This record gives sequence, structure tokens and C-alpha cells, in this order.
Amino acid sequence: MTAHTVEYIRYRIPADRSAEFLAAYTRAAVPLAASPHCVDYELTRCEDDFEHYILRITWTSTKDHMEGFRRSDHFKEFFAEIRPYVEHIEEMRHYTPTAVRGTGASTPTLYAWAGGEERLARLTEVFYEKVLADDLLAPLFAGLDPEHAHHVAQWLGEVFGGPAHYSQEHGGHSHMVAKHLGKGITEPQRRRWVNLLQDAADEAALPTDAEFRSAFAAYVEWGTRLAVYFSGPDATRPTDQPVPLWNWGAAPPYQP
Ligand code: HEM
Repeated sequence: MTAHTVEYIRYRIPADRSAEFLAAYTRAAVPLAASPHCVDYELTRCEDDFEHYILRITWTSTKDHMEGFRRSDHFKEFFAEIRPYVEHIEEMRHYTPTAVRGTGASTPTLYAWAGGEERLARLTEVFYEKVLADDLLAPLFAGLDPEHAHHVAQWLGEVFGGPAHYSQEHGGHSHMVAKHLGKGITEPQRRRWVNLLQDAADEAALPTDAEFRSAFAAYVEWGTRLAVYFSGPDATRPTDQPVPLWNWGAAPPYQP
């Protein structure tokens, strides 16, 4: 779990000042968003009592908030806008996220959207038929375990938000990565793997909408480049990590 902290600031703003309050916060949000210590923020208004507002700010840590943001020029700009409302604050405290968190089902997982277990099984079946008939890839997969296609379908299913069968039955991320150690995958082989998987996605009738295919392609690009790295001379078996969970939209940049 991350060390992020969530600050809640509860305001009670007299009804006749709410328009200027919202306008001030719209301006204050600019330096707030510009702070490298701010992860995200949201100001919400109570539906039952319009005078009540809650501002939620996720900080990289309490220390970053108190010693980074509070001493920065961003804070000076921010505070200049919201100073008139400080007297209307009812609570201003930091909260530590607990393990009870998650997302709801309002957006289907990539797994569900793709067509679930059956469609991914079809994908890998078609794909490995192509791989075994391919001049560049067939030598890498000589003597392939007949269960391989099924295992890769389980892996993809878990990555795309489906059941955790791969982790439960095979050992998770480091187990999968270790399967590539020492294979010496070349860039032309990686590119061929990507191309054949995209062809297989068409043949196995995976959804063709732009959103699904861009998320799918992004994962395949990411995963194959990792496979090349871990198959190379400098790689060692990584420590145990959870299976990566891929989602819709852009992935955030990797920041160690
Ligand atoms: C998104 C990219 C990739 C994914 C998700 C993936 C997935 C997997 C998984 C789950 C296994 C282990 C299967 C098992 O547990 O039995 C595996 C093994 C393997 N993968 Fe990949 N892989 C990827 C990229 C690549 C690429 C680019 C190549 C080569 C061009 C490759 C070649 C192999 C080989 C040779 C094995 C070992 C097969 C064996 O057991 O003999 N993989 N891969």
C-alpha cells in the first residue's frame, strides 16, 4: 500500500458566500494542482445541506504536505485565495488510507469487456497456433508444454481484472517472469510476438473498439518489452510482486 495521506477539510459556508467560495477555490486549485506533493483533490458540496463542503486532498505524505507544500510558493498562492474562508473550517485533519478500498463495477473490467475466460482461451489458442508455425518464434517455443496457451490465458485474465487463477495455481508475477529468464528474446522476435497476438485478437473476435484495443495494445507493448528485458543477460529473478492489474486509459509514468 502507498504511504499517501488524505486530508479532509470540512467547511460550512453561508449560502450567500458560496459563489465566491467556489470561484476562489477554482483559482486556488491551480497552484494546488501544480504542487508535486499533491496526488489529487476534489471539492464536493453536500446535497442535503448546501452550506456544507468537503475538500479532499491526497498528499504524497503528511510530511510532504506539512514541510513541502506548506513552505512552498504554491502554498502562498493557494492560501491567498482561500484565506477568507479559514474561519468557516469545521475540521481539517489527515487520514491514513486503510486496506479497505477498491473500485466498483460501474466500469467493466477489461476481462469482462474482452469476453471473459472463453474468449481469452480462444485468443491464446489461435495465437500459439500461429507462433508454432512462425519461422522466428517456433524455435523459442520448441517442446512447448501443451498447457502453455491455457496458462497465458489465465495470466491475461488476471491482469485484465478477472479471477486470480494464475497467482493461485502457478505462483504469481515472479513465476511468470522467471519463465523468460535466459531465453534471449530479440527485438524482431518481440515485434513478431506482438503482431501475431494482434492478428489472433482479430481472429478470436476480441472487441475492436478503440478504447479496448488501445488498452490491450498498451499492455502487450509493456509486457513484451519486460519479457525481452527479463530474457536478457542482465536480468535476475525479481522479488515476489503482485500480478500487475491493467485498466482502461493511460498508465501513469513509472516512478520508483
Ligand atoms: C505481454 C507479453 C507476454 C506475456 C503476458 C507472456 C506470458 C507468459 C507466461 C504466463 C508464461 C508462463 C507460462 C506457464 O506458466 O506455463 C510465459 C512463458 C514464456 N514466454 Fe512469454 N509472455 C509475454 C511475452 C513473451 C515474448 C515477447 C516472448 C518471445 C518472443 C515470450 C516467450 C516465452 C517463452 C519462450 C516462454 C517459456 C515457455 C516454456 O515454458 O517453455 N513471451 N510467457
